[in-house]
Amino acid sequence: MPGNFYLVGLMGAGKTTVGRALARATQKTFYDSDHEIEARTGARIPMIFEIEGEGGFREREAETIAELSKLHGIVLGTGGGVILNPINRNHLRRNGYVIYLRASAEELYSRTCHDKNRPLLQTADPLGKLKELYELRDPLYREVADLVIDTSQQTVNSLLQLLLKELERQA
Ligand SMILES: Nc1ncnc2c1ncn2[C@@H]1O[C@H](COP(=O)(O)OP(=O)(O)OP(=O)(O)O)[C@@H](O)[C@H]1O
Ligand SMILES: O=C(O)C1=C[C@@H](O)[C@@H](O)[C@H](O)C1
Ligand SMILES: [Mg+2]
Repeated sequence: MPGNFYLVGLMGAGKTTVGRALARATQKTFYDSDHEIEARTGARIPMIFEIEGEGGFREREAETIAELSKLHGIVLGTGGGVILNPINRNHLRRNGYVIYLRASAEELYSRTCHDKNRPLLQTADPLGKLKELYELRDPLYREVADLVIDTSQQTVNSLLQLLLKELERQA
């Protein structure tokens, strides 16, 4: 198993939250591609979308994934849309063990509806948008995943325990 764990999934899947906990438990360094983009640009993601559009954000995201995938011994929480780009998918598959955190659109909605920092969900029908994204992206997350974890009815801590058990079983 490679020395890196990469977490993928839709907005609200828990990539950042579970990723941080996994990094602590495995004594790896945690990175989050969204936070890295914000640190490099000095701007929050909604602002980047506003100024450069989604296309501009995706270019920055691809550069960031290319760089982060050169690192060793890390846990990487990725942005929800990284799998849209086939080059990103290759980087993830080649350089790490990829974990897909899956959840239904309804659960994702309940986890994200109070947060204004996800520009793609600032629409009149965010639940409908999550359903649409789920249909489009679920096959792509599965394409890159070494492990699919259903996060329904799981706390962050129970997910961490489940993950550690599974990683130990596969080691
Ligand atoms: N298994 C879970 N059960 C309940 N709440 C959760 C779970 N996982 C994450 N959360 C909560 O959902 C919210 C979103 O989680 P998080 O930011 O980690 O998602 P993400 O996958 O990183 O999303 P994004 O792609 O937008 O960065 C947070 O408030 C987090 O505490
Ligand atoms: O699912 C997506 O396309 C996104 C998810 C977030 O992590 C951010 O990368 C951004 O809000 C776009
Ligand atoms: Mg995140």
